[in-house]
Amino acid sequence: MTDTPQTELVFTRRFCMAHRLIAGASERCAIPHGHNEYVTVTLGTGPNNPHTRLDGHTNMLLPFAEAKGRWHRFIDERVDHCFQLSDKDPLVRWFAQHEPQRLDRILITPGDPTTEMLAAVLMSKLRAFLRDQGELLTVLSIEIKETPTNTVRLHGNPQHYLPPIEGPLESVWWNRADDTIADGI
Ligand SMILES: Nc1nc2c(c(=O)[nH]1)N=C([C@H](O)[C@H](O)COP(=O)(O)OP(=O)(O)OP(=O)(O)O)CN2
Repeated sequence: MTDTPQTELVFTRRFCMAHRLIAGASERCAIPHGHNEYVTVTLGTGPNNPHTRLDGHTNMLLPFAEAKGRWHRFIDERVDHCFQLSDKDPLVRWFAQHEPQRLDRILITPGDPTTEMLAAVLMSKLRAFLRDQGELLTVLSIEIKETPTNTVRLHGNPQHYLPPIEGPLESVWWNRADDTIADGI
């Protein structure tokens, strides 16, 4: 146990989603189905945060609204009510051909959109946002509660957990500080 104080800011957001898993690990999940999920992120002091001590005036690491605003906007406007599909799922082509106007509601992952995968890509996206905002905060962990009985928690650098990518880091949506949830469709 260290004596050095370590503040953590913990934010939770709820979102509704649908997905299906087609790789064969869970056959009943190959039928599209949905969950009301909760994403909880734990943020710590980033490398550029000068506030290691409460100043006796504002006494804030950062206003909550500033710390969570961009992240919760992304969850509300891009992740909430989206359909999560594997990049190998033929439904991606179906949407491109038949309902192209809804393609921006399809979140695409490398392989099946499991809760482990969603945790890793969302953590990576949040790291990109925080880097873009000057690294006053850093992500310590992410937790996705898929159902009342199943939760996935991820710590550390999601790059070491995600499948390797070909090309530059920013060629995939989860490494870019923008509102994308898919690439190349
Ligand atoms: N390692 C993982 N296994 C499974 C995932 C996952 O994301 N990671 N996802 C699913 C399905 O999405 C499924 O909807 C939830 O799983 P399951 O536990 O089978 O669902 P139940 O709500 O019926 O579980 P109870 O035990 O009745 O609470 C499957 N596996």
